[in-house]
Amino acid sequence: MDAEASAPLRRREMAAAASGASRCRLSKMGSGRRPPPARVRVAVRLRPFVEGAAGASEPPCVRGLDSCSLEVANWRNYQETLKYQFDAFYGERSSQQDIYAGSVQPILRHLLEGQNASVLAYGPTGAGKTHTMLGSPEQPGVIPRALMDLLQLTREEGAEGRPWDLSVTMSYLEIYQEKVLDLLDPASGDLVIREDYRGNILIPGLTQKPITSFADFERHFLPASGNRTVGATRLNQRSSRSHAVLLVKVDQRERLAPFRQREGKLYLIDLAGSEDNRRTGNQGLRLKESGAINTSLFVLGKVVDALNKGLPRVPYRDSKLTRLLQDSLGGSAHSILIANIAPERRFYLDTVSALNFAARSKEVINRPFTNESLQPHALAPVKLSQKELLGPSEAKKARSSEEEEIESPEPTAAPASASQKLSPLQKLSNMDPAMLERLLNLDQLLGSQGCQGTSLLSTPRRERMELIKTVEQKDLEIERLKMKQKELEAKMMSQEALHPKGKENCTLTMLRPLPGRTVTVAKPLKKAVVMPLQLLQEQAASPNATIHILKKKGRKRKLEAPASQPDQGEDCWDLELSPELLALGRQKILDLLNKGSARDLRGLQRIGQKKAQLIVGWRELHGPFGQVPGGQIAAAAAATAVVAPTSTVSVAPVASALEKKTKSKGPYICALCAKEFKNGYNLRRHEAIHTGAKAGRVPTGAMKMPTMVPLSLLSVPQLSGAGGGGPETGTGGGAAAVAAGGVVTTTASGKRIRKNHACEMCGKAFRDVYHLNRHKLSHSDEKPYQCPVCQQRFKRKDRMSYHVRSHDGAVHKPYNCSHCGKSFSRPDHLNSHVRQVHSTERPFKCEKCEAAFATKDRLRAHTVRHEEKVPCHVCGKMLSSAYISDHMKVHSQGPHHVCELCNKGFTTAAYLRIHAVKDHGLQAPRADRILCKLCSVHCKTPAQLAGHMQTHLGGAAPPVPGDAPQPQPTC
Ligand SMILES: Nc1ncnc2c1ncn2[C@@H]1O[C@H](COP(=O)(O)OP(=O)(O)OP(=O)(O)O)[C@@H](O)[C@H]1O
Repeated sequence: MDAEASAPLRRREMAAAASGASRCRLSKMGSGRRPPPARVRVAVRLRPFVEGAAGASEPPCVRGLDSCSLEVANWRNYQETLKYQFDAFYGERSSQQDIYAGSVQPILRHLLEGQNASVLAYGPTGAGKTHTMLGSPEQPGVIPRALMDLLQLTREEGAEGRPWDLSVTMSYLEIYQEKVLDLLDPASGDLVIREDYRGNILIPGLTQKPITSFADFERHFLPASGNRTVGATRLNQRSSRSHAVLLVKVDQRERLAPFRQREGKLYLIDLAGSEDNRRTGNQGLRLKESGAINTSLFVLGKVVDALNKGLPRVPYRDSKLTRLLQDSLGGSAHSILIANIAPERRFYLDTVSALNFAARSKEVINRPFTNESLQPHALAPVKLSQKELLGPSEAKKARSSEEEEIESPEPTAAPASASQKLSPLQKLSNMDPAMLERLLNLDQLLGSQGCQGTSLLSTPRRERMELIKTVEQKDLEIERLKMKQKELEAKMMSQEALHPKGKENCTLTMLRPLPGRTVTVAKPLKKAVVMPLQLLQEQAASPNATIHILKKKGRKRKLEAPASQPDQGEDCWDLELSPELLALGRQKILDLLNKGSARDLRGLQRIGQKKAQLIVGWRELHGPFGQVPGGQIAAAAAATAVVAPTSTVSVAPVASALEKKTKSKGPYICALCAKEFKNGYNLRRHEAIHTGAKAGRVPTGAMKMPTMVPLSLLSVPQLSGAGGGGPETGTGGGAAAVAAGGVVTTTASGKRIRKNHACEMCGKAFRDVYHLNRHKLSHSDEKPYQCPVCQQRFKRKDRMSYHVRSHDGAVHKPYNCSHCGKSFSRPDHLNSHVRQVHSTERPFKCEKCEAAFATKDRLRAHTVRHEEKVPCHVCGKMLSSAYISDHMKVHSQGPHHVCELCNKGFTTAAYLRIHAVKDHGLQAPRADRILCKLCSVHCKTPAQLAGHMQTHLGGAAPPVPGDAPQPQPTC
């Protein structure tokens, strides 16, 4: 093999690069720095003409310009060519070695740095992806070459006397019809893909085979490749029906202190090719497979687009393939995409589409980082045994047929006790080493605390993660408390220096326990440690001030003479402050309410981010607060003072103050939809619509504060340019206007309505959620309401009810068309009928082209044409998204509507009609069976016709003469 020939020099280069790995930075987690970016590198490989294949005698549609660029003819304009530039271009004559050495080999060194790398072969079916990745015995591809080099490298780097001990494992899987199947253990069924807390993608249960030599690799890989699903199509006799992923992991353990460990993963991916089923002739299972392949490749395209556009959501989870590639695209791997293309003209469109995808992919930025951590101390001298590295089903097999397993790369040096201790790790073979380290430490900690029965490592993974999370949270909390305590102590010291007496009083007051109330006294004391110091400052300012602790039920207890009071009452405490203190408190609160930033306001008890923003918003709208009402002062003061957060009065101050202010100044406005109400009760009743709670049962404590919210604070989708109309325009509206504060419209009766709900699709504004939701139906095909008589479906319930009444003859149709005599129940229906049928008036104009329409509905149907087209996931045909469901009938039902003249089939009656007009010159042929013979009304289905007939049977208006059935052209 030629890869072997070039070995020594190349290996030296790679080893030198790899030895630099020992100086490489610590892992991303440890360093806290953002890893440097690495663009996805893209190489294009042009396959030669395949002998005997169709089109082999024609000139190629692609031409290489140099080692990085190529051109293809522009099918729109044959005078032009489309030029593309990539990181590398390999022409028809390039060998497997050229591609491997030029594009793949350079990234292998990153594996020894503990980084991830991936190689993806992409392209249309039959373009040579499998040839590039796998090759043949005579021309081995990327996979065998990479493995051979990697194993050689790890042997050299892991040799005795070198600082690192290296081991290599391999896994092999395929994604077939959205199922992840283990090719090394085909019996294991569909596997799940998970993500660890660092964003690494894992497949629990996936078999990992340790390999130490190329012979090892072949022994596992060749039979597993036989398990991959392939099938014949018109374009490729051995077409891959699945995406195949070979995962090679390189684990490194430092032999000496500090016993670091690294893990580098190499993904070698042979994607299935995108297929145009009009050309592959796929049917049945092949068509289904093809659908799955095209869908996942379509999602792959969306992922690349989202990454390029920097969208907040990248749809990795929309397919198994992209979920698995999350590491490689926009993730942590050094990635190479090899786009394979074919020279034949019949592949032209596929070629252009593959080149476009490749061009977009080279913009994607990854951030590879070194997966390095310290070895858990218990693991330091131990190497995981083979069985521990295997997946669950493999481990089982290994136990039963020990002799079949190859020997461990190195004999396990673990002492008996250590291996016993590690036995639960068999289940943790897929766990991140850092996580494993934490678990071991935790386990040890629990052991040292006497929790012998706690076998943390054998608890399910989710519980372990939760435990770790809880411990981390507790750590953080303890840290925070410590900081606060230090802060408090420092402040007390400074107070003591200024007012030694006051301090004495204060400390006494704060710290003296209440007799017989050890439990309740502990609460204020505890809170005194963590709360702000305003109270201490107030007391220092007025040393004679007395503080009373009141029991919730009015019992009063002076801290100065606690012994005189018997112990009664509940756990709930309140404060009573002296008038000076109250005045100071009042001023303080007022200042804070009027001048404080949202952040300052959050210093108040139980005022969070949201409430603080609401207060600031209120202030912006209505100016500063005049005063804090007297009744709330004690509580308001208490809000800034040392008060139990559980106290029922400590929150109320600001809320109540605001409530009073709101009452005096203006109406109550719902914070969610900005609807105005006369009083709080009505507002709360209304809020129940949003929350789903029953109005009468809302507990006082949980009541929402009536708020005067600046509308910009409301979460309204921001759309640009949609809608139209300004805030005061009266009609239309638009998301931008909504986001800027809502649209105010005036009704015919002069009533002003504020519309704060923007439709995400078109930006139109609505006054409440109900109307918005009703409107949203116009953007979907969903028709949730069905007529019980004729099964006709409707988007709106009122329309359906109205329709049902028409079956009873209960619908009055007073509006008659003067041209044809047809009756309508509503004048707008009549108008639209006249415009459509009898006039040339076209008032509804398309903004994007010259087209004009008689009705809004027609215009809406037309605008679909201007929408971005998406490919059908079965045949790849580009269609407007609105037509996809119609189009899918081609694949699911086949042509149901057959032309009687030429026997050609169509999926919809509309297409048949178009065909009849275009090809046979007939006018609007419709199936007679769904035409009412009495009034010539067309029904969509026979069931609808049956329902419609009841209109006549039920004594509805007799048919108008003009409506007499016309002879219909048939087709
Ligand atoms: N560079 C090449 N040199 C010679 N023959 C090639 C080359 N590339 C591909 N071929 C041949 O073209 C045919 C199709 O190639 P291959 O099966 O690799 O396509 P593919 O892209 O993997 O198709 P699919 O997506 O359907 O699996 C094979 O017979 C293969 O040997």
